[in-house]
Amino acid sequence: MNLAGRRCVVIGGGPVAERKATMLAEAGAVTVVISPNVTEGLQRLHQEREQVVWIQREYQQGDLAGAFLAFAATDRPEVNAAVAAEAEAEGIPMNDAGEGTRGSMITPGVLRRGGLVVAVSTSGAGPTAARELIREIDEHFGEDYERYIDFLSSARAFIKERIDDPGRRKRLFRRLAETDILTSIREGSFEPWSEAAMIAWIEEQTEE
Ligand SMILES: C[C@@]1(CC(=O)O)C2=NC(=C\c3[nH]c(c(CCC(=O)O)c3CC(=O)O)Cc3[nH]c(c(CC(=O)O)c3CCC(=O)O)/C=C3\N/C(=C\2)[C@@H](CCC(=O)O)[C@]3(C)CC(=O)O)/[C@H]1CCC(=O)O
Ligand SMILES: NC(=O)c1ccc[n+]([C@@H]2O[C@H](COP(=O)([O-])OP(=O)(O)OC[C@H]3O[C@@H](n4cnc5c(N)ncnc54)[C@H](O)[C@@H]3O)[C@@H](O)[C@H]2O)c1
Repeated sequence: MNLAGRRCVVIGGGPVAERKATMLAEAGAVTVVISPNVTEGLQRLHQEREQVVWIQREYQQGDLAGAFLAFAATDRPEVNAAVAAEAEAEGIPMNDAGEGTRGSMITPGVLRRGGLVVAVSTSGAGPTAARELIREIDEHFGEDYERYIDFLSSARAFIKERIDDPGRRKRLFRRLAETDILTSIREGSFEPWSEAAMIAWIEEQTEE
């Protein structure tokens, strides 16, 4: 989801709200936190980032106006329920941190390795298990994978720029995915492809 410049509203200012707001701010969202008090982390985020706004008061009906996404993370179930009702009425996707199944979306555990994003959800059954699984996956996808994704990204951009024919593009993308670059990265023998190497590779695939 591209949240850059989108208004996202977080109701509540505790550690859970801080986690959601941090994730939103990192995604470039205009992040509005509404809560009478906030954690030190949230205060810092608000001071350091122009795009993070803190409105120091309790939630009021209408606070979700213009929101692209809404998050309720107060410690008061009746407040979270009121936020959920407003979101529902306004058609705004909403996350309820205190009662996962009430919201229309849940936040998964997330692992990022450059362009690689792995999300793990237990559908609300065990958030701690989701985090443990992320840790395990983290051990399997080291920096090698980040380099591989960077390679794929630049090779793909190159092909898109040079090849117009959709059928030929598709074949090249498939060949690219089949090419075992990861092993050479892992063995330390991988050299980033120059433009000439890329052109030669494309020609080789076309000849076969
Ligand atoms: C993955 C992660 C992502 C994130 O939050 O960004 C996430 N919870 C995380 C941590 C965490 N959650 C809880 C603790 C305390 C220890 C414990 O109880 O285990 C800790 C640990 C901590 O806080 O350090 C308790 C808890 N969580 C929920 C409830 C209410 C309920 O069950 O409905 C309660 C009981 C509250 C109570 O009873 O007081 C609900 C949700 N939590 C979800 C996600 C969604 C389901 C995800 C899934 O499994 O699919 C869902 C449904 C809604 C949502 O928030 O989206 C993040 C790990 C981030 C990381 O560190 O990497
Ligand atoms: N989803 C998750 O990952 C997760 C993890 C732990 C706990 N929880 C649940 O989320 C809730 C919040 O957790 P926390 O640790 O951040 O709680 P917390 O008690 O530290 O913070 C609650 C925040 O809500 C604010 N608040 C209270 N009433 C408000 C109102 N009317 N309007 C706006 N803000 C209001 C408070 O000022 C405070 O900043 C917990 O009660 C728990 O049920 C969820």
